[in-house]
Amino acid sequence: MNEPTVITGMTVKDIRFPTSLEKQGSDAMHIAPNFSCAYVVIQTDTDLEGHGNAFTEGRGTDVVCYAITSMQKKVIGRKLSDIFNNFGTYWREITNDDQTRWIGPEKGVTHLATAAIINALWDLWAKMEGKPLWKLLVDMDAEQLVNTIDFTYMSDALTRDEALEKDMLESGHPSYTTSCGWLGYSDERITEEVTKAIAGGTTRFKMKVGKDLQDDIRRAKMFRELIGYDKIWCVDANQKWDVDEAIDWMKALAPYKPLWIEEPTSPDDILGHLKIAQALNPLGIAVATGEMCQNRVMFKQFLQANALQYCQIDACRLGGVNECIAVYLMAAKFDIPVCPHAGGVGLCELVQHYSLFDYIRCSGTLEKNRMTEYAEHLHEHMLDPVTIKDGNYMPPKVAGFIVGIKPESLRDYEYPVGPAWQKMFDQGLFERE
Ligand SMILES: C[C@H](O)[C@@H](O)CC(=O)C(=O)O
Ligand SMILES: [Mg+2]
Repeated sequence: MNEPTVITGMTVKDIRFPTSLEKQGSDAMHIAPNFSCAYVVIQTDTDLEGHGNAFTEGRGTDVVCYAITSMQKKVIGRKLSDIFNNFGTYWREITNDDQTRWIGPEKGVTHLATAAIINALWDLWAKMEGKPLWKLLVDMDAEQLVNTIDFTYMSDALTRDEALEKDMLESGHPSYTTSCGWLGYSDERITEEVTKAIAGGTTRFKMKVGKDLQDDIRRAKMFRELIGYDKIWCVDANQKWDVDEAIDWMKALAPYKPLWIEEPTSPDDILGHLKIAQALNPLGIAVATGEMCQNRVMFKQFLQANALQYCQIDACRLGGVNECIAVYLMAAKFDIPVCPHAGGVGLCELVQHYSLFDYIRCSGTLEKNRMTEYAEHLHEHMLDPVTIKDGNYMPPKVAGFIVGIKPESLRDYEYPVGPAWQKMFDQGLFERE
């Protein structure tokens, strides 16, 4: 096949899955979410395409789709060599488009749109090189890798020269599971899921908290009885509390020895996280956050303030690979482990590449509980789903940054026209909007 040279088109679809029916994804703030994504395909002058997505939940996916469409002008007609040879510069052009930056900049809807487009470009590049993304990243020379990064607003924490120095394979990367501990699950379902996970070799778990303190204490006790104290157990409040409330609530859960409290409060409150960390670290509880941290500038401040102990980048909330790599390099400088957020639609498929990159080329270690989130939902829709063995992510071998959803799933779950949605509307499971 000829090498593609130019981008000839870009399409986007609104894909939603009815996860709210079984309360998958439920937490203290997202009571019954439908895991969704804006799904982008970048076409070229050959058959080779790049696929990318922005994970979202339910209504609002259409807004992200619209933002992606509005960025077409910056994508279609561009030469691939111009993009890939100067990726950092192109990333800046996309994120600082003077016609759209007012509704960002570099955050929220426009950044989700950026992530979908940028990740689709990386998928295309990795396919052109015939390598899975992680291999493309670890094989690049340092100069090439650093050229993909936009250092704007970051250079007081990490310079280009320091990034070049930071540059430093095999049996899989440790995962932890979220899918046993959704807030909407009954005790029976939790017991069933935990038992199944332990039988599959899982040793690291997360449970949702934040709705009712007494019930959290009861569920914490139940969870620990199921998994014992030799396994890792984390909790996640999804931004439910004010700062002092977070501290009090977590003191009550401290006897159950959570490794971390995730998103205790507003994802924008850096000093609030610091206060929580200062109160809880002496009890052995770390603070983790990042799945809604909007860009590298926020992460820089979290790191500079020592306000988090675990950094949880999200592959579709930051502006794609370029910005995620930038945050990995900064976190390595501050010696903070990155434990990427995953689950949703396609996030596990994406972040596994980052964890390998981190281990092989960035931090070079699994110490400090470096682990990657795993949730078992929706992988049946993926063209190349992750492989988990004995609780580890096994390195993906297929070329690309594969978030590809099967054509039949794209057809069935396109919202609201797909046959699966039409059927659920007819059955009265959801209202037509
Ligand atoms: C996307 C889910 O609704 C959210 O609860 C996920 C999350 O917080 C996590 O995986 O961590
Ligand atoms: Mg979370």
